[in-house]
Amino acid sequence: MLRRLPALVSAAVRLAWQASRRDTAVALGGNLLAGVFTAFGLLATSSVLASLFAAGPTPGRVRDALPSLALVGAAAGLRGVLLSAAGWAQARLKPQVERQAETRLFELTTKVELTAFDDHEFHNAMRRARDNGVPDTATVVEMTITVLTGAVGLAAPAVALGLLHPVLMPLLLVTAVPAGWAALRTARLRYAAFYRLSAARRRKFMLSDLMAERQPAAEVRAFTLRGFLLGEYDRVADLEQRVQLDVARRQAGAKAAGDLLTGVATVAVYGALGGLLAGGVIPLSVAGAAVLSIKAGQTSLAAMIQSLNKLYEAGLYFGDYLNFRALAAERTGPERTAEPPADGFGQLTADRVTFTYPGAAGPALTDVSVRVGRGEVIALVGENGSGKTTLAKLLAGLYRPDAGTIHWDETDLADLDGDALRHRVSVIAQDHTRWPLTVRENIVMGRPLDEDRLGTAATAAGADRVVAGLAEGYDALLDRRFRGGHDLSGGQWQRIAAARGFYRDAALVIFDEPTSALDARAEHALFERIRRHADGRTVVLITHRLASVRMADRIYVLDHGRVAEQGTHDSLLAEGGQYADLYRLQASAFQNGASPAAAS
Ligand SMILES: Nc1ncnc2c1ncn2[C@@H]1O[C@H](COP(=O)(O)OP(=O)(O)OP(=O)(O)O)[C@@H](O)[C@H]1O
Repeated sequence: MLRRLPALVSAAVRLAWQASRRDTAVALGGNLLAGVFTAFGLLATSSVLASLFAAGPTPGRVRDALPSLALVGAAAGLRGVLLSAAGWAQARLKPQVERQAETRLFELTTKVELTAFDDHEFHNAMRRARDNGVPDTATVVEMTITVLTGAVGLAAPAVALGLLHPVLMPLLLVTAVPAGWAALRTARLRYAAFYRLSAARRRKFMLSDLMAERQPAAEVRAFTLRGFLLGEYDRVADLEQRVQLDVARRQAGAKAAGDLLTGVATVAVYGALGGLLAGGVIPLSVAGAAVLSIKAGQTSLAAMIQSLNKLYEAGLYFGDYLNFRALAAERTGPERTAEPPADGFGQLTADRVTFTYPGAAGPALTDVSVRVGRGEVIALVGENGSGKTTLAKLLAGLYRPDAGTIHWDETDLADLDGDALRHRVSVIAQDHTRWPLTVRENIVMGRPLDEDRLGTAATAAGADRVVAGLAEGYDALLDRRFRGGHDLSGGQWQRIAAARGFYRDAALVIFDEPTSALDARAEHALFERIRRHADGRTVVLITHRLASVRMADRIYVLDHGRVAEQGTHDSLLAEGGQYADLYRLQASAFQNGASPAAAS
């Protein structure tokens, strides 16, 4: 840690410098200068003492001490002014540094490849960086300044003592060793516990969310989960408490040992001083000055050790923050610069694509080849877990294949700038996010606002009927946790999500189960719209409703991550394979049930 400390300190100061040059300079410069004035005041005090202890009549000695006394006063005044200015700058710096650190963190978390979020180590590292690394960045800066100030404050008495007698200076430093050791050990123990508990803490946060958040509240009651959740929470909290109590015990031991040894060292210092005085090596005035210097030195040392301790501990957390930044930077992948063609693509081709999720036992996709022509509607069907969503995410450039290639015409997706590509693709995910924003923001999703386009997209998805039912219309906030917020039904949310897909000016639109929550009329309308090729856009449609994929230009049937069958509805039926089986199964359900027409 000591080896890393200089690098950590310079990284933190650089961050502070980027956050605000002026405040960093004032905080650093002001504190350092104040330290110089502390030292100066101390030397002036020694000089006052020397004058007072000198031989001669008392009024004369007091008069002689007056100039030094004036210097002591001036030094104290200037020190006060400097410390106030530095304190103000430091207080201003704190929120700016935290903001800078946090912004850097979120710039990375929103840029890393999607697979990073499937990695538990990444989550642990992110949590540590977010919860402690960010706030402790400002502490590292603050403590760096305090340690530097303390070092200057310590130098003066140390030098003064050295001048009085060479043996006194090392003795002063000896008194610092036990306290320093105890402080560092205490910090280390606290950090080790924090590190050990970071996975358990994440679980505790997750459980507290499940018990205290609105979304799972209904199911917690419906499934009578209260006892189970409280039990799980107790188990994790027990572990946390055990570790914390153990840490408290060991910290108390370290502190007691440190205090005891400090007492022994102090007795040794004063003993040595007494010996020097008794042996006639130093006069009483020098001994008096030495006592003052030792006192001042110990005060500075104690403050410096405190700050070093905090710097050390904050440095450990800040180290986590820097490590996370490095980890996240590694996971952003190489910089890609090629732009996708402005007018979309003629053909999108996946060629023998294989993909395995990080840590998964086997591949989710193996040797998958599909092709999508401009303006076509392609359907991906297959049983649960057969790889449809994974393939869609690969086509959208959200994941990158482990083997095989995906091309937009001649351009390999791997060479394309990720964001530029994603601007050209619209994904309506199966597990779409219910953004706690207004209806308008939920549909526009950060794109430039175009009211006409918004209206058209909402109508196409049937979201206009949802908007009509809300008093604030497009301005209605879709989150009940806030005043005036609304919630929607599952199907209404799905309409908003579909409108989001239509609003985006994308060459490729991927609908992953877009109608699973829609009523029959809305479902029919949406598929009709998709059938009309979504206004010339290319569509990849994932659905289990086989009656709705009959109109697709080509259907790919996935099975255990491989393309088992492909063709048009008619050719697949004629083949009599898995598609034909599934289709007949669904059709017979209709024939035996409500709507014979739907099966025809
Ligand atoms: N993030 C993930 N990490 C690890 N494995 C995953 C992840 N997401 C999906 N899988 C696995 O990959 C395989 C394919 O999943 P995928 O979601 O692509 O299936 P799907 O065909 O879309 O299924 P469904 O019809 O249920 O939506 C499954 O075995 C699934 O368990």
